[in-house]
Amino acid sequence: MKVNGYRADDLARVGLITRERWVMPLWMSILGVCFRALGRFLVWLVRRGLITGPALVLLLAYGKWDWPGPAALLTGAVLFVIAWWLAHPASFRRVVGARLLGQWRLMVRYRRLWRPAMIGGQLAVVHDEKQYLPLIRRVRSTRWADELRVRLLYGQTPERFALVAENLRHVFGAYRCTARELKPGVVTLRFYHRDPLEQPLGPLPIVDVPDLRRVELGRTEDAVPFLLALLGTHVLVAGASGAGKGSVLWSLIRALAPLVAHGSVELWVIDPKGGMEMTFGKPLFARYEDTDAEAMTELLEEAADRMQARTQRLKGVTRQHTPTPGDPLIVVLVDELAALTAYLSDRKLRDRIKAALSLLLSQGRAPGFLVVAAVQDPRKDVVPFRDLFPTRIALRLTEAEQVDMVLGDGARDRGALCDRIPRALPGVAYVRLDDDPDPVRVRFGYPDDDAIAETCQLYAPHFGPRPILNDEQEAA
Ligand SMILES: Nc1ncnc2c1ncn2[C@@H]1O[C@H](COP(=O)(O)OP(=O)(O)OP(=O)(O)O)[C@@H](O)[C@H]1O
Repeated sequence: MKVNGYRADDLARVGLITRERWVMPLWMSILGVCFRALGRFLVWLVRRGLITGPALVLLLAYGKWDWPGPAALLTGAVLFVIAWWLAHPASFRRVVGARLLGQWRLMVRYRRLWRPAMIGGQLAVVHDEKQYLPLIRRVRSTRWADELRVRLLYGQTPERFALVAENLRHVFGAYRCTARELKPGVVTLRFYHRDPLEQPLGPLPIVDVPDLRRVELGRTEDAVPFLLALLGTHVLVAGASGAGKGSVLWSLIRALAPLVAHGSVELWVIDPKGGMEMTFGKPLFARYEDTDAEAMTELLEEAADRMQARTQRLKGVTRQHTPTPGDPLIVVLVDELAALTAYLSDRKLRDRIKAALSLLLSQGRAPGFLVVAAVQDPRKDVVPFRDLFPTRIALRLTEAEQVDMVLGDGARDRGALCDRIPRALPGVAYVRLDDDPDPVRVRFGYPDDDAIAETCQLYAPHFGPRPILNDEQEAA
């Protein structure tokens, strides 16, 4: 035998060091193969613990008590399952239903098409002539969607999956697919097969004692209530004409109505479009302006002054204001912000408005001043301080570029397709909350005129809009 042109016997002479080859005996190779197969079988058993665990228990019971053993166990288990289902259907669906349905969908849908889907999406890796596929670790399903937990191959990122989410949804026949990182090396793919947001919601029921950290405004794509935290934030609502901005604002006003009646929330409302939208709610509003630009400016400046006075009062006492009837959360609500920041012809008023809004947005969160603003056109020259809104809601938008303007960089790549929301689905939006980069798809409740009139009747403070006092007057 020759190595690099030398005879093997001469290698030591030319300075190459060789090792003696050790040949593994056949019995040891066979033992190794057996151990590996056994290990794989055990892993397979553990992964299917939902089936193999109970089967093992039944087998043990049979060994100990013969047939009566497993029969008694099965009867007990069936009774337990029925009782659980009847007593706590939600937890039953989450713990048992989602797993069983997930296993079923894995078998009939995902296993079959996983390889072609990964190859088509260029997510399969070939190394040393061997093909590797990202591994499905588990599947949980509801009647609306399937959630797949997938182990990434080395070198892959969740963004790679997000980029081909559109390809994947076509393979698996879903109307939408999202990919998000669960933890390093693991991505969650969600395939939505039925859309719970297709049907309009109508006005949501009003909670007697609303929690400002969890205000219900609509439903999410997973058919659960959409809850928004209103303490310590500002909310920007963007959408084309007819996209449903009004339904977001009215859902919010209705949800806050009991606190308005209680006095722990005050609504200061500006409708620069002449009052077509917000006039109906006047009895609920502590301050309201819709035509006079000077008066709208003064309202905003007054809010900024009160905010600064409250900041001085709370300085060193607390870091987050707690709303009470004497010291309410002040919600400054502006329908069509662009009318104040861009379309107003009087430049001086525009500058005063921008100054007051900048103050409220940059300093108002901690002392309990919340700005909620709606806008049709989210461009920076129209809404110069859009980055100061931690909570952004994007309804249907006219152009794809507007999505990232409203929801932040990369939001569209992460699945917020606001420009593709059909006109037939007003009130459908993508929401980005400050602590989560992944947008949530929701539909807001739609309070019609009757619901708004009823809200005013039930919750308007009896004393009418309160005079605005400065902090010293209020203390007195
Ligand atoms: N959440 C919703 N669910 C069902 N239908 C809705 C919803 N929101 C709005 N709509 C329907 O869409 C219509 C337009 O909605 P809305 O007036 O709120 O849009 P907008 O974005 O405020 O438009 P504009 O900027 O022109 O005022 C409503 O009259 C209503 O019929």
